[in-house]
Amino acid sequence: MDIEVTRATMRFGGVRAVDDLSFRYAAGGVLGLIGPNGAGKTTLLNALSDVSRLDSGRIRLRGNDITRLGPEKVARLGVARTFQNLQVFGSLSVLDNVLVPRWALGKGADRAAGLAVLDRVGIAEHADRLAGTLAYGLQRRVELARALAAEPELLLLDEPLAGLSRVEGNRAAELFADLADDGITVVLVEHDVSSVLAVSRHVVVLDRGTVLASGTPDEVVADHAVRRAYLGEED
Ligand SMILES: Nc1ncnc2c1ncn2[C@@H]1O[C@H](COP(=O)(O)OP(=O)(O)OP(=O)(O)O)[C@@H](O)[C@H]1O
Repeated sequence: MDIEVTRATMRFGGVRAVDDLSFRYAAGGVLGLIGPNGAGKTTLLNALSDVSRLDSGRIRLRGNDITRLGPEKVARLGVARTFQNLQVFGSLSVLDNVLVPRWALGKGADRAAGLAVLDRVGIAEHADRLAGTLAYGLQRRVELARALAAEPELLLLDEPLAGLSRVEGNRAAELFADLADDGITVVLVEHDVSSVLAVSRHVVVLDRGTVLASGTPDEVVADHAVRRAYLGEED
């Protein structure tokens, strides 16, 4: 799904969390969003799923202006997300966690459809367990499966590797790349920069609500402003 952000600004009191930010991204692959704490990554992700609205500026997804659309209509356009703080329905079975969004969106909510989604993220064997009883890494996969259950064109992931072991993290990053190969556009907000660089087609580096750098992983790593401001290097 093509993304076009034009002069987006979002303020919280005196703080410009996103400040006159613009970029374009052509559909497909993984778009990595990195930047220091407070750079505005989560705020931008919220704006892309219209959980919170912009103060000014415009966001177009596949040519549709979503700036005033509201989260439900944005979801129907094919946008799904996961959250920085894990959000699974702990007292529902793993299977029901993925059937809820399918039911809500009027997609087939039968067991076979649910199991296919669980299988995609490697947790079909846990289908009938209560989600809240699974280990943290597996709950992360439930959350991802729930987002995938909506059959999104654009998948927004907010720090999906946080709290995972190195092995789990590598496996998850490979899965994101596979999902992108399947044709889903993936936006990956992540502090684990090496994983982002490994799987992204394009990386946008945010700093204080604006774009510090934007390019291929190689271009971003070589960028002086990034090395100075983000990686803490001297010239
Ligand atoms: N709901 C809010 N109320 C007040 N200020 C907020 C709110 N959400 C974000 N901010 C502020 O906006 C700025 C950007 O925050 P945001 O969470 O988007 O950054 P981030 O890049 O995702 O950071 P992190 O990597 O720490 O998650 C920060 O200064 C933050 O304190």
